[in-house]
Amino acid sequence: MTIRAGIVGYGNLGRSVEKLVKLQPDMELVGIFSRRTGLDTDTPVLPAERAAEHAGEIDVLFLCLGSATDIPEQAAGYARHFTTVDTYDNHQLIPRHRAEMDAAAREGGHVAMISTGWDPGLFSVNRVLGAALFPQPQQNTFWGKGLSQGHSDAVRRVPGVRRGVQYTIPSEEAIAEARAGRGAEITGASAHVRECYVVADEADHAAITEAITTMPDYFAPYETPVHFISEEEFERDHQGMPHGGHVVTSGDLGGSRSAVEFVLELESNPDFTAAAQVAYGRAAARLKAQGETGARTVLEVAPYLLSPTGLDELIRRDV
Ligand SMILES: NC(=O)C1=CN([C@@H]2O[C@H](COP(=O)(O)OP(=O)(O)OC[C@H]3O[C@@H](n4cnc5c(N)ncnc54)[C@H](OP(=O)(O)O)[C@@H]3O)[C@@H](O)[C@H]2O)C=CC1
Ligand SMILES: N[C@@H](CCCC(=O)C(=O)O)C(=O)O
Repeated sequence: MTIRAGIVGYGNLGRSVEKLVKLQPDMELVGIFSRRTGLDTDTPVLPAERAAEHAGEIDVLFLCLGSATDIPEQAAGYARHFTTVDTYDNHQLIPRHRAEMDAAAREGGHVAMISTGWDPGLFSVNRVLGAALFPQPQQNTFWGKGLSQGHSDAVRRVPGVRRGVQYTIPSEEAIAEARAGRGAEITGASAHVRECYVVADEADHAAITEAITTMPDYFAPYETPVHFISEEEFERDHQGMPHGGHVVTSGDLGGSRSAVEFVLELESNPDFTAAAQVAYGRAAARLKAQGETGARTVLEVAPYLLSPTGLDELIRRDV
């Protein structure tokens, strides 16, 4: 089956999904829905407000919108008309997002694959897998050093911010402690700094700093230095988007100690996030074709559904 794909939102993630859908053996890209016109792409661009008119032409719709405000405002609307796959990354609010997407997808008879990508996404799977192996697991997650697209999107949504990025910087000491099984006291906020670079008018600097550093879910209670820089400095120094991280799990197994670590080193955060989103898009289209409906997290999807290779070949080759 050829999966007919659509994209909503043409930012960093949307551009990477476009590139990767075109490299899949079993997908074709129908179009990109955007709130803007005049995008620099050869793919047909269609107005986002008229997306529902194209519901019959698309098997899976990749929601490449920002998590800070776009997804909470718009995702359920798309799930009523399409099988969707998103990368929603506000961890605290994922249960609420799941409930809203489940209701919308069931109303329309579709599947909504939620919170794919790498964290949430592949890291979530590895946290559950790692912890399930130990009676008393010790587990820590570290990000970076790298550019968090979700936190950068949240910074850009603050009034007055013209351009903005956020780098997540982990404590190497904390990573070493976690690897040694001494991570019990380490929290996300104690083990990371969130460094922001912003372009804005000077008159807005104080209000922007206050809005960023007190933002729930994204920044409070992290140490969050906010640096104001010129447009030229931003262009010169903040164009790359590398990232990565570790999920470290260890514990005692009745007298012996074992450790499991899942590591990502990403030259491009959006390319890798798109790779995970596209693979889960394949799974979403297959589940929908099997007659399933409702929201699914990455924990609920069998790995073979992500692969373009058939199950018999995967069992012969990889099991
Ligand atoms: N789960 C995970 O592991 C990960 C999740 N993510 C998620 O991906 C989300 C999207 O990130 P990212 O693509 O970097 O965000 P962007 O800011 O690049 O894009 C977000 C939206 O903003 C609009 N937009 C993009 N560029 C412009 C522009 N120049 N002017 C006006 N509007 C613009 C686009 O919508 P439109 O075309 O309609 O204007 C786009 O969909 C993040 O919020 C994050 O939550 C990212 C990485 C990892
Ligand atoms: N959701 C993140 C990916 C995980 C990294 C992270 O959460 C962080 O850097 O804080 C992103 O948007 O880039």
